[in-house]
Amino acid sequence: MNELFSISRPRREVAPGAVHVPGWLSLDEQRALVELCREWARGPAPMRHTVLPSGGQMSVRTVCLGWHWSPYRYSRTAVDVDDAPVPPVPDLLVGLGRRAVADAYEDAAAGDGYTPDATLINFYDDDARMGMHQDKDERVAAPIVSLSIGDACTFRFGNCESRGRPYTDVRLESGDLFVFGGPSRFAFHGVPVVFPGTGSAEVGLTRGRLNITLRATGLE
Ligand SMILES: O=C(O)CCC(=O)C(=O)O
Ligand SMILES: [Fe+2]
Repeated sequence: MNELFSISRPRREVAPGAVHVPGWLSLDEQRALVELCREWARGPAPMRHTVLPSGGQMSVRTVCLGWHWSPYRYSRTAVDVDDAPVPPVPDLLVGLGRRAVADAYEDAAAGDGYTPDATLINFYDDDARMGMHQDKDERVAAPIVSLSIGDACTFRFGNCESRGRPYTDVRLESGDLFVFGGPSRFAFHGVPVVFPGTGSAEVGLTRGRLNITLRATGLE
């Protein structure tokens, strides 16, 4: 935990089961994750703009581990990229996910019971956004763990009924953790804006925002 950040930006429950923990990743952890994401982005199954059923493409670029997500299902190979098998979720990320859930909910047992088997790594350049959506292609309701590195963004966290209000806009900065589960697991959420140039080159990213999302799919 980065003490400076935790003093100025306290842990906050944004909605029941939705917790923002500022400055959760150390600088060293952020640097190491940036390096790993660079490797994963190269492929097999390299990072790409996901094409939606409408024919449009997402502005974010994504690479997956464990299970490959394409609209709107999971597969073991990157069916809409090069059909390469998706690398497994490394133990390092499983461990981080467990620690994240334990810290966010201040509940060690909740952390122990968490085994993410899919990771989405999203890269946002200056103009990238993510529209309001639910993460609902999973068969279990285990929490979603989201880590942010690089440029800050507005993370819009809404309700489970619709894309619209009420929602809360949370500024996510480099190193921040956001976990949503329980009554908030199926809340609509999105990233309406990224703030270019707000990240620190110290993490190894000269520009853009990296988001690492861990999920448990319940698939076999
Ligand atoms: O970039 C983020 O913070 C959110 C990513 C997200 O919602 C997703 O990948 O489903
Ligand atoms: Fe999402």
